[in-house]
Amino acid sequence: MEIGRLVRTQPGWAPAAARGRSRRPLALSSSGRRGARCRAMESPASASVHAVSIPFSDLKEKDRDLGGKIEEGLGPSGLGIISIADVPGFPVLRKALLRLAPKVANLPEDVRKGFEDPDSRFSFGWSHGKEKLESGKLDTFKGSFYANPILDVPTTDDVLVRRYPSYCRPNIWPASHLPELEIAFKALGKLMLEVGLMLAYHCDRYVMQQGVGTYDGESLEQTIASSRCHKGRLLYYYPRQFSKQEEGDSVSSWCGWHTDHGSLTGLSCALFTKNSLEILCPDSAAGLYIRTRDDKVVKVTFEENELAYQIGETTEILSRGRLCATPHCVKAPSSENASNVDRSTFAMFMQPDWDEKLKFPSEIPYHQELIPPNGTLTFGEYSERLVNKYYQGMT
Ligand SMILES: O=C(O)CCC(=O)C(=O)O
Ligand SMILES: [Fe+2]
Repeated sequence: MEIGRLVRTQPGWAPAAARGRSRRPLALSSSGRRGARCRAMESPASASVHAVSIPFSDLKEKDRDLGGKIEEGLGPSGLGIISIADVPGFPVLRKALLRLAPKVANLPEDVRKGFEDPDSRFSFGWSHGKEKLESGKLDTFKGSFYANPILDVPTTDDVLVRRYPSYCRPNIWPASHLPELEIAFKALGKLMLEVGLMLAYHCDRYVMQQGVGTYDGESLEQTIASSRCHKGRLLYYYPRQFSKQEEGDSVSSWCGWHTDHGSLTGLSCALFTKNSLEILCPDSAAGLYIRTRDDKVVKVTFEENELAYQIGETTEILSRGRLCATPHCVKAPSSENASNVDRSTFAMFMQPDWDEKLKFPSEIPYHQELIPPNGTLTFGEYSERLVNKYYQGMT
């Protein structure tokens, strides 16, 4: 479970059981054009749009004005996703980790059970069948392995561990069954954080240019840099057998609609395999979809050498809407030859520290009722309120 996965179907970070709420499922639109800026390529079945891309060589230049690209990718009328191309070392680290996803998922059940952590609401180690789908059924379509790639033991303070178990409990690694997982997971997670920090620097510049003024609290870059709460999620989507599955043709058939909850999410391009062989996905309509600001559902693409980033709700709130969170979901392949096709990917949820004081503006688009009159909560308190809000809403 993770709190980024609380609000909609499964925003990236909330109790697994809390991931049952969904936004209204959206019809696939064939008119995904969002103006020339989004380079939309339409097909009768779906609109496919390439993420706005920034070369890594530009991103690392602090003096380079990337405001236009940030706006196009993450601003109020942007596509909602941005990719960073040609990050040194990324393709090798991506493959090294994604190739382990089927291996974790196919460990014997009793072994996988040993890596579960119910006390963190399955926010560390192995998690399968704990989240709810839009339909209300438990999600057995994918399994996840969660860990904090930066800190094995975020704190030794027992009070904190009990208060914020989904952030503060220690990592669990399958050291004797799959020792390479820890190394590959930490390497990719750290790289995604480093590149995420560079992107956050340029996002902060863009927000300041928009006249928000100096931040009341920490900037996005500082927020992420000082956090002990980051969470990596290695995802394995099991092959779908369409004849028996109602959700087979829905655009959210593999992962329901949601918005990530934290600050910034890094995503790798997914790896598909069929009978253990790496393949190009046989169904071009399968993959990551987003709902654009003008309510179109489009398939979004980025390349194997690109690292993609999406804004989380907390950043949307704190930037007063200058950077926007993006509803997204994943469609399973549904063509005849898609049987036995699985999908592995990695998400890195960067989120504020549990101790980070967030000053919420008086008008916010999400969870207004959780914010006290003085507008200030720590991220830990805010997350707790979100979880409670969800559980009180449950029957
Ligand atoms: O599988 C993907 O590409 C996206 C996963 C995702 O959105 C999430 O874990 O929050
Ligand atoms: Fe997500």
